[in-house]
Amino acid sequence: MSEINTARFVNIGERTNVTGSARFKKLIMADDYTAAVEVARQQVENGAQIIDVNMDEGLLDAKAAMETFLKLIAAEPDIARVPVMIDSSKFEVIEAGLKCVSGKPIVNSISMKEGEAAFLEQARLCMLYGAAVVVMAFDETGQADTRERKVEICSRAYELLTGIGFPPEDIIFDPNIFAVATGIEEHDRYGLDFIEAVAEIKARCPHAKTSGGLSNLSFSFRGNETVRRAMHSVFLYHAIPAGLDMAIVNAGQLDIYDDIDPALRDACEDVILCRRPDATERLIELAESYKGRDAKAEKEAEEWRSWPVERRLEHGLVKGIDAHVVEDTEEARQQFARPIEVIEGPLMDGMNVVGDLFGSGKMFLPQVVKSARVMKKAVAHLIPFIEAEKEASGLADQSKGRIVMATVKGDVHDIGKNIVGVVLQCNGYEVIDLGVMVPWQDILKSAADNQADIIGLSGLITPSLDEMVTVAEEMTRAELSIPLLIGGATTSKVHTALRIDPAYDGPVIHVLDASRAVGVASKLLSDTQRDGFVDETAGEYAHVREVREGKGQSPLLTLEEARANFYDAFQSDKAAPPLEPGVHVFDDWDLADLREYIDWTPFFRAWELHGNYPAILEDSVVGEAARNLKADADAMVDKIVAEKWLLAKGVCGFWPCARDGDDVTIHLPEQEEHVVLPFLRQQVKKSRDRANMCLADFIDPAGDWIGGFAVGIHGIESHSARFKDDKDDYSDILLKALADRFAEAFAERLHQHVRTDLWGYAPGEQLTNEALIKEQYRGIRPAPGYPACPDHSLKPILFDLLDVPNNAGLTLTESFAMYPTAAVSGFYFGHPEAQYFGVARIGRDQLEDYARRRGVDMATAERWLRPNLD
Ligand SMILES: C[S@@+](CC[C@H](N)C(=O)[O-])C[C@H]1O[C@@H](n2cnc3c(N)ncnc32)[C@H](O)[C@@H]1O
Repeated sequence: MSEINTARFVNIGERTNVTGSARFKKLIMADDYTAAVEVARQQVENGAQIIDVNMDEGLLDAKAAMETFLKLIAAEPDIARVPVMIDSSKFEVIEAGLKCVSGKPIVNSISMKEGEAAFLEQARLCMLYGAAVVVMAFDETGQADTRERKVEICSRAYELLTGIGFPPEDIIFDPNIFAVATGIEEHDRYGLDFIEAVAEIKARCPHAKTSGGLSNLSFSFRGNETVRRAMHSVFLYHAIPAGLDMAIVNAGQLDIYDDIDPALRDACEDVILCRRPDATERLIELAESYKGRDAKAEKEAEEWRSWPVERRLEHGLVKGIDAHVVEDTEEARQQFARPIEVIEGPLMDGMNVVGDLFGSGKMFLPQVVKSARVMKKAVAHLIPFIEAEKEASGLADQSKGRIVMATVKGDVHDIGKNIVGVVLQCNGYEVIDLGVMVPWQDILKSAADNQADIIGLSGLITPSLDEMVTVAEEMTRAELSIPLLIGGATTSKVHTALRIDPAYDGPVIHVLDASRAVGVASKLLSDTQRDGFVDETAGEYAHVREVREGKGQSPLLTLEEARANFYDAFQSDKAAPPLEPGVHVFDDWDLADLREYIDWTPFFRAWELHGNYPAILEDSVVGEAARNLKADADAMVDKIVAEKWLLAKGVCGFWPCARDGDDVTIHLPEQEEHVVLPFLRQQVKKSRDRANMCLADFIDPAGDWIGGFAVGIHGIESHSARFKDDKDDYSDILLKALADRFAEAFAERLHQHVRTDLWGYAPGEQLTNEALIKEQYRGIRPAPGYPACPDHSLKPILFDLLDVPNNAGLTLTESFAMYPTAAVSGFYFGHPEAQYFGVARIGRDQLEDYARRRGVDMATAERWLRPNLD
C-alpha cells in the first residue's frame, strides 16, 4: 500500500469458515479434519495473522465441530502461533470454542441484537476467558447502515462494556462493511459511511479496535478479480489511516495501491468515497475491460546510470544492484570532504529509503538482504580511507545500538538469525553474531565485553526452548537488565510468556519474524518509547499467564483408556515385506535429479514471502520479489549442479518388527537383542469415534516391517566462507536455504525410490512433483521431533540402526539437532492407513510409563517431552 504504514494492520484469514468457503465446508461435512487443518495451516503460511473459524452450518453439530477443529489446530505449533477468532452466531458454540483455545481467543461476535442484558451476560463470559470480542454494530432494531447509527451503537456498547470493567483494548468494533456499486442509490454511501464511522468510533472509544469483513464490499463484481482486488486495496488505503485495525481478508487478494491502473483506481475511489453520482455506472463500464486481464509488470530502464552519483547510490541500494557500487562509492568519496560523509550522507539516506519501504510493506526481505549487501560493499570500500583518517571510532559511534545474537547451545540452525542480523544491520544497528551452538557462558561474556544493549537468541528445534530458559536464568544470576529477544521457528509468544519471561528480571520480547525486529529494537533503545513498550509487553505476557492458569485444559484420558481406544488398522492391508531388506547407502545422489523434486513453497517462506509456489510468482503484492528471488535461486542451483558444490549422502533401511503396546520392537537378524522404538500416544479425549493414535498402531503385532532413513547435504562451508569474505550475506543465506531444499528433495526422492523399488509396495506409482509434495502416496515418513513422534531423542536410536555417521556423514548435537544442518531423517511406515497426527498433551501416567520404557529418570523424560507436558 502506498504512503501508509500497513505494518500494524492485521489481516484475518477467512478460509476456515464453512459459510464463506465451499471447500472448507465440504471437508468438515465429510469429517476430513486432517485436510481441514491443512486449510488453517495454509492460511497462516499465506500470512494470516489471525484465523477466523466458523462452523455455522445447519446440518452440522457446530459445537462438536468447533471443539474438534480448535483442539486439532491447538496441537499444531505452526498454526497455534496465531490467535483464533471463534466465529458463530450461536453463543453456545462460542462458549464451547473458548474452552479449547490455548492462546488469547477472540470472540466473533456479540451484539445488542437481543438487548443489553444478554449482551452483557455474553461479554462477562468472554471476559472470564480473557477473550477479546468483536462487537457488531447491531442493536435491538437491526444492523447499523449509516454513519450515525454505526457510531451510536458502538459508543453505547463501549459505555456498557467499560462499565462492567471490560478491558477497552479487548473490544473490536465491526461497523459492517456492505456491498457498494450495487445500482441501488441507498447503498452509495456504504463505503464512505464505514470509513467515517471508524474514525469517529476510534475517537470516541479510546483503546478500542475496529475490524470488518472486506469481501462484502465488492460483492457486485463477483468473477472479476482485478476489480475486486482494486476495490479492496483502495478501501484499505483509506480505511487504515482512518483507524481500521484489522479486516477479514484474503491477503493474497490485495494489490499495491500505487500499482493499480490509475483509471481503475480513480473509478474505485469514486465509488468508495461516493465522489460522484455516476460513479457506479462508470466503474461497471470500466470493469468490463478488466475481465480476465492480469496485472502487468513493467521493466525499469537502464537510464539510471546517467543520474547524479547520490541518486545512483540510492537506486543501487533500493534495487539491490551491487554491480556498480564500488565505482559509485569511489566517485562519491572524491566529491565529499571526508569518506565518513559518504556513509552519513547518501548511503544512510538510501538505507533509510529501504527501511521505510520495508516498514510500509512495499519491500520484502530478499530485497532488503540484497540492499544490505550493496551497503556492506560500499562501507567495505570506504573503511580503509576512514581508518587512514584514524576515524574508525567515528564509524562505531554511528550505530543505533549493539546487539549480541546467537543460536543457542545444541542447535545449528541459523537462516532466520542471519536474516534478522542483516535487517538490523541495514537499519543502523551493530550486530555481533556469535554463530550457532553457543553456550550461555559465551553469550553473557560477549554481551559484557561488548557492552551490548540487547541479547537476541534464536533456535529452531524444541530442545532449544529449554536452553533459552537457561540463558534467561543465567542472565538473572549475572544481574543483567538489558532486553532479551527470542526468535525462531518453535518459539512463541505463549512459551516466552510462560517460561522465559518469568526466568529473567529484565525485559523479554518474543519477535515473531524478521520484519518486526527493527521495530522492537528501536522501541527498546528509545528513551521515550522504551518504558511504555516494556510495560505493555510485560502486561501482555502476564495476561497470557493468567489466562493459562484460569483455563481448564482439554480433558485427558488415562493412558490405559487411551490405549484401549487405539487406532485399529486393518492389518490384512499391511505392506508386503521389502524386496530389498537391510541397509542401503547412497554416497552421492545426482543433484540434477534432486532439483526436480524441490518443493519451492518453504523456500519462499524462509525469506518471509508467504504464498504457495508457483502462484506466488504471480502474486500482486510479493510476485515481483518472488520472481527475482527465484531467478537468483535458479542461477545458483545451476551452479550447484554444474560445478558440484554439494554432496548428497543418504542411507535407508528396513527391518522386521512387531508392535508391542506402544513400542515397535525391531528384530535385527544378526543380533540377539531387539531394538525398541518407543512411541507416544495421544491422550486428549476424542470426540465421536476418533482413535487416540500412536505410530505403533500402524504396525502389526503379529509381525510387520518398518523402515528408517537419513539424508544430508554436505559441502556448503567453503562456499559460505567465500560469500562471507565477499560481504555477500544474500548469497550465503540463499545457499543455506537451497541446501535445505536439496535435503528435503532428497528425502522425497528417496521415499519414492523406497516405495517403488527397495520396499516396493507401490511399484506402479506415478506421481507428479506436486502430488508428491501433497503426500498423495501410500505410507508416511514421520520425523523425530515432529508432532506424531515429538521426542527428538529417538534420533540416536535411528542413527544407530542406520549407522548414519558412517553411512551419511551426519552427527547429532547434545540437543539432537542434525549436523550438517541441511539434513532430514525419519521412519518409514508402509501401511495404507498410516497418517500424520499430533501427539499433543500427554499425562503424567504416560510420562512415567515412557521413562520406564526408555530406562531414563523422570527428569530426563520430562526434559525430552516438555513441549507435550504443558
Ligand atoms: C516438513 S514437511 C517437508 C516436506 C516439504 N515438501 C519440504 O520440502 O519442506 C513434511 C515432512 O514433515 C514430517 N512431518 C509432517 N507432519 C508430521 C507429523 N505430524 N508427525 C511426524 N512427522 C511429520 C514428515 O517427515 C513429512 O514428510
